[in-house]
Amino acid sequence: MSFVEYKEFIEDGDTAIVFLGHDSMFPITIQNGSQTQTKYGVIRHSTDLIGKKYGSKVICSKGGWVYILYPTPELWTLNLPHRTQILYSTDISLITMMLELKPGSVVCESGTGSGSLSHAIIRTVAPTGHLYTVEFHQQRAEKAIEEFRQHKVDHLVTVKNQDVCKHGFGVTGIADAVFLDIPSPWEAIGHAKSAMKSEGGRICSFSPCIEQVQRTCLALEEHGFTEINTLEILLRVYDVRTINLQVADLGRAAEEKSSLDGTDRTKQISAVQHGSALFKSGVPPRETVGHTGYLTFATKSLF
Ligand SMILES: C[S@@+](CC[C@H](N)C(=O)[O-])C[C@H]1O[C@@H](n2cnc3c(N)ncnc32)[C@H](O)[C@@H]1O
Repeated sequence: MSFVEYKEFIEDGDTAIVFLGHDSMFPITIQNGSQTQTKYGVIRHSTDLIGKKYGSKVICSKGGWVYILYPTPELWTLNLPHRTQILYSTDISLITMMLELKPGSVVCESGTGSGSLSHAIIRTVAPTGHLYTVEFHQQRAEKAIEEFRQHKVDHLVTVKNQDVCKHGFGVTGIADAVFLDIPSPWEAIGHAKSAMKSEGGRICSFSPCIEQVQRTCLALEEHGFTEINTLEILLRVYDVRTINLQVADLGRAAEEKSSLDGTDRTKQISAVQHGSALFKSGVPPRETVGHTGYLTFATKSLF
């Protein structure tokens, strides 16, 4: 099992996702002889999982069932053990697109945190690119190294345990893109610039507060970055509701011309007579609580 490839059958040592529902999933490590408890009963790895196809419906000991899913960076983001705040797929998708990441890209990141963004970057730059990720908290750096090894992506990533603001990314002139998710990104802009290729590249910094954004933009300008833009994703969900809407009274001539017949026409005439009708519609909630942070993007140009 590797986060950058797909295979059909579950094997000993794999990381897999136990899916009980969209709001209820958790990761497991498949181990011969081991078992996992769920609210639907026990799953025995040797008999219920190993050798079965990913995506299979597995019946637990109490008769309920779960799906066993192949792990993707998106599923990992929803299920990983949190050591820090993390980035979610809404922001990650914009970061990937605006940093112009693709297979073969070389990327520098700091901090690694819980590795949520790192897994997505690694999947995008594989099989020929590389991620250099810097984390100054020793246990977090060690845990990230262990997870990358377990997820069989360690050949695509180098983890450095150091302060990016003092010592940079440990590489010079090779990065196509740099991503910063640290409290004082403006202190790392100079190091980001020297890590990037001389012909240029893209940078992104994530900050929850506008004061951090202002300082980062000033530092980007001082270091000669161009196309400085700050974006914010506000995720807006829509609920499906049945709503009562006013119907325009277009007069008798419009009713008679209507192409509807039978029951539908009777319903339409009745709606017009009563001035309103019921419709199924997508309704946004009154408040949008989606603010995660600001994403500041900029370009290092050749000149
Ligand atoms: C919010 S977390 C990053 C989360 C990560 N983007 C993810 O998606 O999992 C910020 C991390 O940056 C690390 N950090 C903060 N300042 C740093 C610095 N100057 N050098 C290296 N790492 C730093 C912290 O220890 C923390 O683990």
